[in-house]
Amino acid sequence: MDHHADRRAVPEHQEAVRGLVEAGLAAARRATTLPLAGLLAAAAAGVLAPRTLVADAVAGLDLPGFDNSQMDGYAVGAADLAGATPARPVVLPVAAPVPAGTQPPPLEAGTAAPVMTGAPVPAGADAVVKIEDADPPAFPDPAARAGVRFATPAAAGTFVRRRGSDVAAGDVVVPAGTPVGPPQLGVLVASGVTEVEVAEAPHVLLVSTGSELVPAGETLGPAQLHDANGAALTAALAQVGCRVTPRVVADDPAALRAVLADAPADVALVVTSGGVSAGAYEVVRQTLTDAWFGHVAVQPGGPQGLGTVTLGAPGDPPEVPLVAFPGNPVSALVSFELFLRPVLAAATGAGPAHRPRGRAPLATAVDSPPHLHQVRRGRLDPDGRVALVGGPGSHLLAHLAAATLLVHVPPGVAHLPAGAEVDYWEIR
Ligand SMILES: Nc1nc2c(c(=O)[nH]1)N[C@H]1C(S)=C(S)[C@@H](COP(=O)(O)OP(=O)(O)OC[C@H]3O[C@@H](n4cnc5c(N)ncnc54)[C@H](O)[C@@H]3O)O[C@H]1N2
Ligand code: MOO
Repeated sequence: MDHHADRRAVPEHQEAVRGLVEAGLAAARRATTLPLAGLLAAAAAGVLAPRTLVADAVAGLDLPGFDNSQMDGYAVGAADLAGATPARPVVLPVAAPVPAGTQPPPLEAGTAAPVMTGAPVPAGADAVVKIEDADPPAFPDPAARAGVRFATPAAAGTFVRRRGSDVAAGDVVVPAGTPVGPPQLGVLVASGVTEVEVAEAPHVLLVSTGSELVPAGETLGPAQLHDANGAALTAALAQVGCRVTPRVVADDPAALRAVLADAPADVALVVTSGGVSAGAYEVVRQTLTDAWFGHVAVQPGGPQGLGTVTLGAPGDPPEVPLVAFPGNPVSALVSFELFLRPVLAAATGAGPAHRPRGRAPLATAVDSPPHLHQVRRGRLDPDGRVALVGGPGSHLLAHLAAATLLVHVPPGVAHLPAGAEVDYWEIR
């Protein structure tokens, strides 16, 4: 296609996809209550699906749950050490030690109780002197009737972690809108929360189109190939917190219509690959006559489609957004990175909307079609330069699998010499 002026700029298509998909996901969003035990089991199984709270989680317990020591040392009454100086140290008899996990009796005034980090500070004590600052600087045998010397005063509160100083029972411990990651899961458990309200993972109907396609693992006939896009896009969608129903359809509008009509009722988004360019059997374009199909000024990922479809029986509301990617596997995945991943990551809370980005000099020169934004695959050299992995061809999936960067050559650039700086996105 040589009508360069007809191509949509990348940011324009990004905005169009964002607007449509954000609204569609918001309309389909459903909350569900999850037992924390379920989230924990999922995390233990290695599948902590990204989840964002839709309601505040309220602490059932104070955290810390009791005043406890921040150091291994002596629990004392600060008043007892008020006059301590190196010349006239205060000597206190040593009381019974307090290991973590035991509830000590109140501290007798004028004594010092050995207390371990995290163990309760006995009632009557209001400061902890760390063992290194006591004389002797080691705990005595509990059987010995020992004394301990303190050469300096301790302010009340020193090394005491107060009950409720992290969060108090009844406080919001993790507010709505927060993605549940490691610290959130930890504090939910610690503060006695047993269930949380989360948004259900958006359900995506992922349709790989092509009469040449054979599902993963099945035997290939002549001129057939395995459904790589179904596999790659399923993983890409799962990484941003979506549930996926994958389907493969032949280049036959009736077959595509049947898959749309049979879609699970809670599908919030349809993603297709293939069947959008200029061939004679472009099933997505031929079926979705109301959608926008055109070219975006990017390579790979030029031919794109965007619209809404009715799932279920004709006329059934509501319509859901449909994003149509080109069939070449690198084109499909690069399209996902450019247009869909940011919207989905932000909507599900699966992580930052944008991949980590950087800028570094090229290891070798690169040519680029000046009317297009070109996205190449690359890696960082040990010396910090960007080395390209493979050529620009959008069938080179193994090269994408070997790459760690998407390397951006902006529109308007026909050639960059070695050493020229390029922007990159880290894709793993
Ligand atoms: N005359 C023109 N031809 C093409 C143009 C054009 O502008 N004019 N654009 C080219 C570009 S760029 C791309 S990208 C592709 C996009 O084509 P489609 O989206 O229609 O995709 P298909 O033709 O169905 O497939 C393209 C290619 O990818 C393979 N494929 C498709 N699906 C899968 C899958 N699920 N797993 C693995 N491989 C898949 C398919 O076998 C083809 O090789 O069009 C160019 N042509
Ligand atoms: O725009 Mo296509 O996606 O180059 O291969």
